[in-house]
Amino acid sequence: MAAAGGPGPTCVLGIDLGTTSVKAALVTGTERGLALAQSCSRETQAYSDSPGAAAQGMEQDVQKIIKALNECLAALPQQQLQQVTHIGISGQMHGVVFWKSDKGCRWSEGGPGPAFEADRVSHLVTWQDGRCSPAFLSSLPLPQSHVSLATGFGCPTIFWYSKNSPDFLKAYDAAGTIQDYVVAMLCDLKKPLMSVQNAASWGYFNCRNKSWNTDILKKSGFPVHLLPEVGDPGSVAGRTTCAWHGIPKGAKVGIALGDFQCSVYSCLTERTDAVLNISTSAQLTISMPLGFQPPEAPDPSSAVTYFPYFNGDYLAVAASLNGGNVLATFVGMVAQWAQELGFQVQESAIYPRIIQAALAQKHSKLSIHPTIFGERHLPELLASVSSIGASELSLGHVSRALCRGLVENLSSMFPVQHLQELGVTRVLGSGTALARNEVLRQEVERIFPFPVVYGKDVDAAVGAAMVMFHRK
Ligand SMILES: Nc1ncnc2c1ncn2[C@@H]1O[C@H](COP(=O)(O)OP(=O)(O)O)[C@@H](O)[C@H]1O
Ligand SMILES: O=C(CO)[C@@H](O)[C@H](O)[C@H](O)[C@H](O)COP(=O)(O)O
Repeated sequence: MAAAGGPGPTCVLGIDLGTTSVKAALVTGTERGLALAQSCSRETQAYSDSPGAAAQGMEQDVQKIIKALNECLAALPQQQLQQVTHIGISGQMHGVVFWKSDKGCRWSEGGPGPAFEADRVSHLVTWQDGRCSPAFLSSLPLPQSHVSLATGFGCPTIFWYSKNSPDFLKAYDAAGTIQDYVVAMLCDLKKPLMSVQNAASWGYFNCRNKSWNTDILKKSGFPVHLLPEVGDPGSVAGRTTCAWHGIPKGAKVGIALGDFQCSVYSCLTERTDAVLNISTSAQLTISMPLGFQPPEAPDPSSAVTYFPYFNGDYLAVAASLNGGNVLATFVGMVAQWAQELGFQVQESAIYPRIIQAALAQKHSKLSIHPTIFGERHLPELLASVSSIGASELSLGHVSRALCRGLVENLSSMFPVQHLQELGVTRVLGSGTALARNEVLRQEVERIFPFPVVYGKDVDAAVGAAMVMFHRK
C-alpha cells in the first residue's frame, strides 16, 4: 500500500457497503507506509420484496445491511477501534434510500459501546432495480449530464415514486445512497451530504459545475428537496457525534464514496494500469489523462462511461451489470434443481464444487453470453448459450464457459485493442468474486494479453481508508 500522506491519522476504519456483503478494514500508518491491520466481511442477506415495483424491483432491507455492519465492527479488536481517528465509507452506487432526518436511526448501548440500528428508513432501491423501463426513462426530461440515465439510478427511481407512488415519498425528508445514509447517521447530518462520485451515479448531475439539474428537475415536478448537498470526494463530512463500537466520539468521517472508485484507489499506482474488479457487479477501468473532461452529452450506446474519481480526475469504466451476481444466480439455480430432485445442497457448498469441476475442464467449446441482467447500453440483450455439444454438458464445462463468458463480456465492452491504444501495460485484479475463483482468474489471464496482478488487501474498504490517510 502507498505511503501515508504526512502526519495525519494513525488508524483509519474503512467500510464498504457492497451489494452482497459489508467489508470493514482497519488500516494503520507506519513508518514503512500503510498496513492492513484487521479486516472483516459479513454477507448482508438483505434482498427483500419490492412492494409496488412487481418483479422488476430489486430492493434491500437497510436494517439487515446495518446489522451486517454492526457484526463486522463487533468482530474487530476493541483495542484498535479505540485508536481510530478517521472513518472512510464507500458503497454500492446509484441506489437510493429514504429516511426521516431526525428519526433515521436508534442508538443503543451494546457490549462494545453505542451502536445504531436503522429506524424510520425505506428499503434501499439498488442499482440492480429494473422498475424504470426504457419507455419510462424516455418519458423523463433530458439530463444536462454526461452520464446517461438508467434504471436503478437514484433520480429516475425518485421520479418513478413521484409518478407512481407519491404518498410513499411524503414519509421522508432525506435521501442518499446507503453509504450517504451511514455518514448522515454517524455525523447526525440534518441534510445528507453526497460526493460528486455518487451524485454522478444518480443521474441529472452536471459534473462540470458540480450541481444538480435543479431547474430541469423542478419543471418536471421532481421533489428537489430530497437531493443531497454535494461535496468533493476526500473531503470530511463531519465528526461522529458519539462513540461508536469503541471508536471515540469526534472521529472524522469522510464524505461517502463510490465502491468501484475505492476499489481502484486501493490498487491503482500507474496510469498505465487497468483495474478489473469482479464483485456482485464487474468493472474494467482505466484512469483518464489529467485535465480530461467528459463529453457534454451522453452516448447511451457506449459501453464505456466516465466517472469522477478524485481531485477532478476521471475514470473510463466499462461497468457491467453481470459479474459475481451471475455466478450467484447459477449457484442458486443448481441448488434449486437439486432441491427439486429431492436433495438439499447448501449454496456455500456448491461454489467450491463448480470451481473444482471447471478447473478440470481447461477447454470448453461451449459458449455462454452471460448477460442475464442485460447491460445498460444493451438492456434487451439477455444471455444465450451456443456450441452445445453432447460432450460439453458437464458441470465443469458449463462452469468454465460461464466464467469465460463473464470475462469475454467485459472485454467486449472495453476491447483489448482499445486498452493497448490507451497504453495499458498491466491489469490489476480486485473484488471477492475474482479473489475466490481460480477459474475466473485463469480466464482473465487467458483473455487479457497483459501481466495480471492480484493485489493483496485490495478492495473498496481498504481504498476508502487510504483516502482518509491521503486527504490534505
Ligand atoms: N464461496 C464462494 N466462492 C466463490 N465465490 C463466491 C463465494 N461466495 C460468494 N462468491 C462470489 O462473490 C460475489 C460477491 O462478492 P462481494 O465482494 O461480496 O460483493 P459486493 O462487494 O458487491 O458486496 C458473489 O456475487 C459471488 O459470485
Ligand atoms: O455502474 C457502476 C459504475 O457506473 C458500477 O460500478 C456500480 O458502481 C456498481 O455496480 C455498484 O456500485 C455495485 O458495486 P458492487 O456491490 O458490485 O461492488
